[in-house]
Amino acid sequence: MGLNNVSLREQNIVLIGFMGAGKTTIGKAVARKLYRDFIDIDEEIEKQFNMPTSQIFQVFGEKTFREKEKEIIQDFCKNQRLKIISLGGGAFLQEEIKETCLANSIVFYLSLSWESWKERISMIIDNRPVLQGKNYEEMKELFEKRQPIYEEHHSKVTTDNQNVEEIADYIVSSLKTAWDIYEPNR
Ligand SMILES: Nc1ncnc2c1ncn2[C@@H]1O[C@H](COP(=O)(O)OP(=O)(O)O)[C@@H](O)[C@H]1O
Ligand SMILES: O=C(O)C1=C[C@@H](OP(=O)(O)O)[C@@H](O)[C@H](O)C1
Ligand SMILES: [Mg+2]
Repeated sequence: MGLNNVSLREQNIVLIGFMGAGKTTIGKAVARKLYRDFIDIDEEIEKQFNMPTSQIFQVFGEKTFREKEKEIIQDFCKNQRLKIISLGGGAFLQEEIKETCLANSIVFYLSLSWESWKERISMIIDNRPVLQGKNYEEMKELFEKRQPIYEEHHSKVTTDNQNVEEIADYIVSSLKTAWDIYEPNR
């Protein structure tokens, strides 16, 4: 059963965007501000395999990681409500994930310019297997190639030069506005 008949206020909030855009960090802050549970899909995958993502890629390969990613996202999106869910940056490459998330939840795209993103490379490179072995130009190519897949969303937040609190506050206030407009008096 899908959740498309669930009230807007109870729908899960899903964060999408490129690796390092801040989905995990900002998702946690949004969950705290709304008194909701936070789910990080990478963390759920890691719990199931009992190893970090880089090791899952090494031992089982990316295909297995992607299958588990799809299974877990579909399960949360179809069977849970009131959650704040941060996806991994590659999840929306799978059409079925994209469709399920858009149909059952409110999808926020955290967008970050290449100029800002490249400042984060050193912070994220060690545990992002998809970036490993890539030079600067190849990372830029991947960054640009992936931008269009995030363009299907319900709301876009440009995060350049904003701190975590500011971005989370913006998301919360934008949600509250939507809830009040579309579901007043609840
Ligand atoms: N708005 C922000 N300003 C500065 N650093 C940030 C911001 N959002 C996230 N970060 C940092 O960027 C890195 C990647 O964040 P993370 O939440 O893991 O991104 P994602 O889940 O999208 O890969 C972390 O080191 C985090 O502390
Ligand atoms: O973009 C990707 O293909 C990936 C992004 C990662 O998540 P973050 O976007 O949270 O870094 C994680 O799912 C995995 O390393 C693959
Ligand atoms: Mg993350």
